[in-house]
Amino acid sequence: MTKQVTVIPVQKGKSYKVEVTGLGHSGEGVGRYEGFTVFVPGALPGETVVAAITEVKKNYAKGVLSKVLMPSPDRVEPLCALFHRCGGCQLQHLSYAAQLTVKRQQVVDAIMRIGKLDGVVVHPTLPAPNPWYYRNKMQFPVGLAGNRAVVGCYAQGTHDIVDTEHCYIQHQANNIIAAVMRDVVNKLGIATYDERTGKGVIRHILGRVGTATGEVMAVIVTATRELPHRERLIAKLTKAVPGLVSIVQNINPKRTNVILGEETSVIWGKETITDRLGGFVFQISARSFFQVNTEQTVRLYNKAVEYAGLTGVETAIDAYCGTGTITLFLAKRAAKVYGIEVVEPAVRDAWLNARRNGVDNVDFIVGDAVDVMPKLYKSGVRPQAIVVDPPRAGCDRRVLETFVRMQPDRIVYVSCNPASLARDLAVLAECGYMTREIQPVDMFPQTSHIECVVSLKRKHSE
Ligand SMILES: C[S@@+](CC[C@H](N)C(=O)[O-])C[C@H]1O[C@@H](n2cnc3c(N)ncnc32)[C@H](O)[C@@H]1O
Repeated sequence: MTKQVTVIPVQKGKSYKVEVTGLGHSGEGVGRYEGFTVFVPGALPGETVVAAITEVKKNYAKGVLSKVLMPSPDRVEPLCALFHRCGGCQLQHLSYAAQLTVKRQQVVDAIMRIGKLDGVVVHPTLPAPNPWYYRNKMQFPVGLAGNRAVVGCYAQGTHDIVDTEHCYIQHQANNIIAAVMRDVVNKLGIATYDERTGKGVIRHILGRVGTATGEVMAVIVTATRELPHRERLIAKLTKAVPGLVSIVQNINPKRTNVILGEETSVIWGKETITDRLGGFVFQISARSFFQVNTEQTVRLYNKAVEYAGLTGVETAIDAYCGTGTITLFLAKRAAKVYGIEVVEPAVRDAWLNARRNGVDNVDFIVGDAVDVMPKLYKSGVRPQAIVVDPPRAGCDRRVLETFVRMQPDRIVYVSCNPASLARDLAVLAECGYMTREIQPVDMFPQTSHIECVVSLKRKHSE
């Protein structure tokens, strides 16, 4: 048998004219040169660009955009001057209407290519009413550039901090918190943490905003227990940040990329902030998981509830429930809802959230869904609807198999990753659960991320 030899038509260091046809997972342009795939960050579908090749692999190459020969009609001037350096946003150079279209297309492509599912209705992406300043949570590293303190996002694919005086997707209160931190650290000469040596004090500054209530929390993450000039920092933050009700110090002495350490202490004000979602009140602590785009979260959850098709008499399961937010939305329309979550503090928050909102038809179970689901099955739980909202990796196959054994009439799949979603929908299709419709929801405007809510129905119950 003769082995076919692929001729690679590009060379590192040389430039080529590339026709761009799509966008990759990180928002980079995906194009072709003589049929060979070239990834070009900054290039848009429909464009012809010149790319200088920086890396060549067997099946693809990567290049740097050196010139746009034919621009896309959807290309716009990014609002942020830091856009081309900062890793926070990937799509500011694409009009918002076109962002919604390409995100939907990514879902369609994954469903066809990975899931191999035909006839699935993928609705137009649900736009965010405000595609700017929507993030209720900021997590900025603090570091040094020369002898100046810098605060901002990392540059794409690196740990170099891009000093960000104004982030266009952060809530304004978060921008003020970052500005105070930069100013105080520079003026008072507080040492910033150096991740290469493990020395220094200030690692990260976090901001959390209850967008419905206006309550704000600042979290100062330090490598040491001691926080130099603590009182000055508190005075500056309380003076500058409207709505501030809480300042927390989190201590993380470990040499790790994980932002928060184990120890948290309130150094001013309250331990939590309050926010409202769909008529429910939630207390959010420094460590609690809470969706970052509050307005869109309500739309996402309402869609999940609609697809669950509850009338008030059913049993439902909210698998991977976090702090029980979707659980409470479902509980309004069900007789009983079980929430399953592996992180114990999240389950504690879930119980508190249920109690505060007077919801008593819920039960939260701590544990890995792989273990908890079969236990529920053995104990006779037979839900009419299961809502599942797993992390990016999607569901373990054993979890999906237990769903199927429980024979719910409806499964609602909430996903932040079209690829793992498509894989899991294919597994469910094999087991008789047909994907009927998918609603992409834009939770993260200006970035390449897309969230989806999917309605599945058991075949024989149609
Ligand atoms: C995408 S979040 C969804 C949280 C919640 N539905 C919300 O909207 O706030 C996924 C959740 O799954 C949890 N999780 C991850 N792996 C798990 C597992 N194996 N079993 C149960 N829960 C898990 C995570 O801790 C996280 O809270």
